[in-house]
Amino acid sequence: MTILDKIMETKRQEITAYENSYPKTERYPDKPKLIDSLRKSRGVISEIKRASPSKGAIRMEVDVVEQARQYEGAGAAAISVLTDEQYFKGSIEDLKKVARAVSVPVLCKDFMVSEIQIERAQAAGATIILLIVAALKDTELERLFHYADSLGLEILVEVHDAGELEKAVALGAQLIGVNNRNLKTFEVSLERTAELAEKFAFDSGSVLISESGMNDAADAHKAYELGAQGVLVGEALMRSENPAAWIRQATGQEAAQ
Ligand SMILES: O=C(O)c1ccccc1NCC(=O)[C@H](O)[C@H](O)COP(=O)(O)O
Repeated sequence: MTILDKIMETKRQEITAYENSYPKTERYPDKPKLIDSLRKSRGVISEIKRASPSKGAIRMEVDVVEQARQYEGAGAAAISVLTDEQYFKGSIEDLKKVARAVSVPVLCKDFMVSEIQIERAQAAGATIILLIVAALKDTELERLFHYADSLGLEILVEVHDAGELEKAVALGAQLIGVNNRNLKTFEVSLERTAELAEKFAFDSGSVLISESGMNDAADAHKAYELGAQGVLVGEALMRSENPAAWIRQATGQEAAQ
């Protein structure tokens, strides 16, 4: 059983507890669409990541509001918040705090298996949700994609290979993320972005986002040169003493060190 299988099994058990367990009334600051900003300029989707299955604890005691404000101040295109509790030590509370504090798009980074999770993410202030092609049956992927779309959410569709990319394109996904991390071995390589960028229809209006394994701004620049319009960065920003400078260097606002 892979780590992704284990995570998905946990999610399918967890969601039964969500029914009617979250308030739906809270208002959050309005947020623009990520697709619009990435079509105009390259950007960093900057992640709040306390821990991970591949690395264990990263920064458990982070002040998520302070971290998110640093990201936003440096020009992050969006903020990703890991909300999974068991494997990533995140929470829906983290998402709410961030969504209240910032005016950039906010991604609920979790492993979606049902409509109720999508509603819960939106109720907690997310404007973007993640759907992982490898984690869902085709029918589930289609159903959840169209449901999230009907709620006005943006959807980041994550792929790992050419077959999954075809599925994302067939769905009409505008935000397509290539995960550089092999979720079976945890090996990380920008080669995945390179491979799939060769097959990506850049004139389609969809944007390619390179996810995972960026160690420094130079890696982000490599991903942009391959055709990515966005990069999704977690651990490097969480471990950085100056995440704002990291983002400014990745977006060319500041010279890289
Ligand atoms: O990060 C992990 O170990 C992991 C393991 C299994 C499934 C997903 C995982 N990560 C989720 C992510 O997509 C990353 O947090 C995100 O792309 C940022 O990656 P990084 O910059 O390498 O922290």
